[in-house]
Amino acid sequence: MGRECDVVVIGMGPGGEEVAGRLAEAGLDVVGVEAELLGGECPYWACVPSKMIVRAGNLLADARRVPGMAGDARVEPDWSPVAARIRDEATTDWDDAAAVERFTGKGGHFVRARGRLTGPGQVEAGGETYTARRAVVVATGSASWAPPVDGLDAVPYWTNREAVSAKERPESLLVLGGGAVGVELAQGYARFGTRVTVVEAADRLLPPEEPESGALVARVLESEGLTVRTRARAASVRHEGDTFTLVLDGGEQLRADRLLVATGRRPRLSGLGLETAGLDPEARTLRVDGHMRAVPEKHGGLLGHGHGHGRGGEPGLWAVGDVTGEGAFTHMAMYQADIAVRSILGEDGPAADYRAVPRVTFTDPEIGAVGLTEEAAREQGLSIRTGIAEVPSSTRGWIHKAGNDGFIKLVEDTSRGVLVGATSAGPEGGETLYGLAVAVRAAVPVVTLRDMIYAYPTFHRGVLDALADLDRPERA
Ligand SMILES: Cc1cc2nc3c(=O)[nH]c(=O)nc-3n(C[C@H](O)[C@H](O)[C@H](O)COP(=O)(O)OP(=O)(O)OC[C@H]3O[C@@H](n4cnc5c(N)ncnc54)[C@H](O)[C@@H]3O)c2cc1C
Ligand SMILES: NC(=O)c1ccc[n+]([C@@H]2O[C@H](COP(=O)([O-])OP(=O)(O)OC[C@H]3O[C@@H](n4cnc5c(N)ncnc54)[C@H](O)[C@@H]3O)[C@@H](O)[C@H]2O)c1
Repeated sequence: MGRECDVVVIGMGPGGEEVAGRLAEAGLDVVGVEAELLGGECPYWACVPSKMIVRAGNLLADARRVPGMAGDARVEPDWSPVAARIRDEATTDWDDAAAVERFTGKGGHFVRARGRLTGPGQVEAGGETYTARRAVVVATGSASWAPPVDGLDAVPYWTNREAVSAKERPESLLVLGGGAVGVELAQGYARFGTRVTVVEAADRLLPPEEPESGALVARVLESEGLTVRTRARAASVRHEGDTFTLVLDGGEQLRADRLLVATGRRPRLSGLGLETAGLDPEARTLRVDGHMRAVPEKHGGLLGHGHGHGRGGEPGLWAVGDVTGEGAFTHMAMYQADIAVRSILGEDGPAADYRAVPRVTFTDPEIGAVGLTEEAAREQGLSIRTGIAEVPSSTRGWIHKAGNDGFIKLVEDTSRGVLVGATSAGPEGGETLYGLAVAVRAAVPVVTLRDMIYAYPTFHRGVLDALADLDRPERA
């Protein structure tokens, strides 16, 4: 039988930590199992350190914008304060003692080990079997994924982990993958003086976002001296001496001191024993219902036991965060964690609603987006029209001048007269997004959005111009 408890949480990243901490605070006997650091990818190797790099790079960029606007400034970039800040302030040298104390202070029991399901409600970790009376929560997150490029396995390439913990910046860097990880880190390193080339297989950067977003980021990166190669596929890689050589499909060779592979992430599900809970062990994501309860990939009775309601009956299985495949964002893991906590405690509450998922890529300009892109809305068969306004044409954008690239794009479902998607790219694009996220989530009528008063001269006042652009005859 092993040790009995109410809940076992496997994986203590942002999602698992939130679920485990909240349930412990609610008085449940919670065991939190974590193989590496309590807090997961986000604080130690992802969101937080990468945004410290972005913040430092933005300071340098602003200093370079001083001439012609505010006098003169000499900029001497130095990577060492960035590395020190990540080591000392963000990660305490990759030590999670404070996070462990926070969790145990709430009454949780922490186990540092790799956990695996061994049956309904049963988790084996560190040689002990834990039996949950109420729930097991899988929150094992995702790991960086590398494509099958000849030679890649044999070379010491960087993932996000090495890129955010580097003590020194390389002279040159090849970035494979032009998604969020790739472009944020590419711009960050380049602003410190690293010669950066981004290689993206798709026809544009940030492929899931609006084409205007990828085009804008490419234009800005190129204007800052980076090389951007789209529709470029890596065929092979080698590492000789201190140099990486990436050979593209057409035979072209690119060389650099370091290679960052940023080609996406995959949920950490292998070896988790999903089959012992009636789930498909080969599934790429762990599918959940609106209350974060695991549901089987295949129909036909595979489910069996192990998915009870978690109160009074058999223990249930829940999942939150990157493993669910609903969007690899910390805010998604936290949102799902909140729903799972309510569900496990048997409290009423709305089911998950993914119509207005916000995304922010923290390049400069920031690319904020919510809901559907124009293409996704058309694919859903919606009758739509779009409106665009350029940031430099707005009063605030014109005043801002240096570094004012950006636009606001709205996607309206004309049958309902509401926005189903929006992009706000520009200075503070991620902050401007907030009002648009409310509009999409609450289905605020476009006529109401037009009837509002927008403070002058803000960046978000550009929304008014984009709303007016919805009516342009050629867009109707
Ligand atoms: C470079 C980078 C920058 C990012 N920036 C942002 C950003 O700005 N904003 C944003 O919203 N998102 C960002 N993300 C995404 C964000 O980091 C993830 O969405 C988030 O960390 C997911 O949380 P999670 O709890 O699902 O999983 P994770 O953070 O991956 O944590 C899962 C934990 O489970 C543990 N684990 C795995 N298997 C087991 C096992 N069998 N037993 C025990 N423990 C196990 C792992 O060790 C890990 O600690 C970024 C990602 C990267 C790579
Ligand atoms: N600011 C944020 O919120 C933030 C920042 C970073 C990461 N994240 C999250 O982390 C996840 C992972 O980010 P990511 O950027 O690693 O993945 P991604 O899937 O967003 O982008 C990977 C890119 O690599 C390209 N690619 C794939 N194989 C390739 C190949 N062989 N050659 C060249 N290009 C190739 C893809 O076309 C894609 O554009 C994202 O889904 C995102 O949700 C969020």
